[in-house]
Amino acid sequence: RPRGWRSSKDVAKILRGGTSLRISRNHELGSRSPAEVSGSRRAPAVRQVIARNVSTVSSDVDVSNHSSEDLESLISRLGISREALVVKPDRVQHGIGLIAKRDLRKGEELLNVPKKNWITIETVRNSPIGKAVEGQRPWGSQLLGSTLAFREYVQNEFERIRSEVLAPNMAIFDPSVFTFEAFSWAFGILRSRTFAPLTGEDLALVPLADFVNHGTIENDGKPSWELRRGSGLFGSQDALILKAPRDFKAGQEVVMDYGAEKGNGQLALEYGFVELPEMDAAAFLQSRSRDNFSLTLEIPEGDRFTDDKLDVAEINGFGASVSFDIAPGQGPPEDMLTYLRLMVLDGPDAFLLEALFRASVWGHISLPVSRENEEAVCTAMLDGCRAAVDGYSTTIDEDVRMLGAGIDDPRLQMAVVARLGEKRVLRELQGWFEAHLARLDQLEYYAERRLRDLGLIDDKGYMTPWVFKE
Ligand SMILES: C[S@@+](CC[C@H](N)C(=O)[O-])C[C@H]1O[C@@H](n2cnc3c(N)ncnc32)[C@H](O)[C@@H]1O
Repeated sequence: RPRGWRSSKDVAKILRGGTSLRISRNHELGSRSPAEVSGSRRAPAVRQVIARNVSTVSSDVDVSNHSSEDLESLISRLGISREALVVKPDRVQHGIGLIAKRDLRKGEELLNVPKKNWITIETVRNSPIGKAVEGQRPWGSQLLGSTLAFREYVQNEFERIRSEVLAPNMAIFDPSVFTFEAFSWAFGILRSRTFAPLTGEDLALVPLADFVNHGTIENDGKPSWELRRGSGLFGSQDALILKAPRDFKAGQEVVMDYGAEKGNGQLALEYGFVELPEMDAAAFLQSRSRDNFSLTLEIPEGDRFTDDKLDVAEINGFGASVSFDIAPGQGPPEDMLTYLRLMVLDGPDAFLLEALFRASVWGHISLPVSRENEEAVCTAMLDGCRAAVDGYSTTIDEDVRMLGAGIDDPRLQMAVVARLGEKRVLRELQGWFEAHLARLDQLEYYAERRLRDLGLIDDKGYMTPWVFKE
């Protein structure tokens, strides 16, 4: 359910984000890319946050019509020697995956797919549809904020493409083939099969490499793929290299972590699955590493300091609204606390918004400003957390029971796993701010810090006696 958060002071508007589900006030995501929207300074304030609906976009790959001959012919068309490959694409539980042909050591090179085999923007430009799509921006690099914004964006993009590209070129784009359904499918496929750094202008689909499925890997968090730049000499060209993120035994499926930082909501949105470790239900309920909540904070409008606050936020690289990803076990990110302090800055503390402090205020408010300010931060967050938790149609316990009993519908299962993760993070965040509220008396605030900086107070908090030198 859409739900706005208001603090008791009516200054903090904390919009419930879930998997960062949000649309702009005027529903004007329109033809602007979500990246432009979320990245723009003073973007239209985010007014509405739409309920999580992780199942509306699926990027499931339809592999029903892939035969092993198809895979063989793909490899030979790529001009890759089958014998030289240490992994081979084959059917696995989640569509197609890469199977180790022999024992593989961590760090070993698995695939080297040279650029000539990628499907890049250049490939499209040089194809028969190149002329028709000239000037179109690539998709895939934008981190789309929400499933509904995602769908709205895809719909708007399709409408734009239909009028700019499809309708004027019906001879190339048969309307019975280039439908909205086909476009949505292609969009989902592109999103789920393209990885940094091959995004944005460098967007590329890399055959074979895009068969690798996701699995959790305990490693240093480094991606298992890298771009190797060719020198251009003697035909040496860029290649995408896939490396084994750990050891694999012959016959095992090689998997890679699509992003240790990605929560289940993001995995669902981008790839159409959530992580359900193959362990018993109790262990799964204990494991919280893919829990995630994306919280959108907004500088309140109509506050007498709105303009100054926006200015401060902007100077420090933030907009009128900012989303913070909250992961379990880490408490609120520091920048989030700073932004919150700025949002609720009021009363005698507002002197920090004077032009004189413009360059230094962010540093000052990165630490507690005053008891009143810190309390307002806590109250706003606690109100917001409670409202958000109350806004779900089920409780944490109910979700846990549902999962324990087993859910047959994979989409429902995905939605329940994602929403349970969100609620657990919210509950933890609530606990953090409750504890913070209880320790307000022990914090050091701006005024004391200033005195210390001026040498007027010592480390134990005593006023330094005047020392007269002879
Ligand atoms: C880069 S492709 C991987 C190859 C894909 N399995 C295929 O058949 O072509 C990413 C897609 O594979 C599927 N996938 C990858 N890892 C998965 C996992 N751990 N659980 C469920 N589906 C997964 C999802 O549909 C995802 O969008």
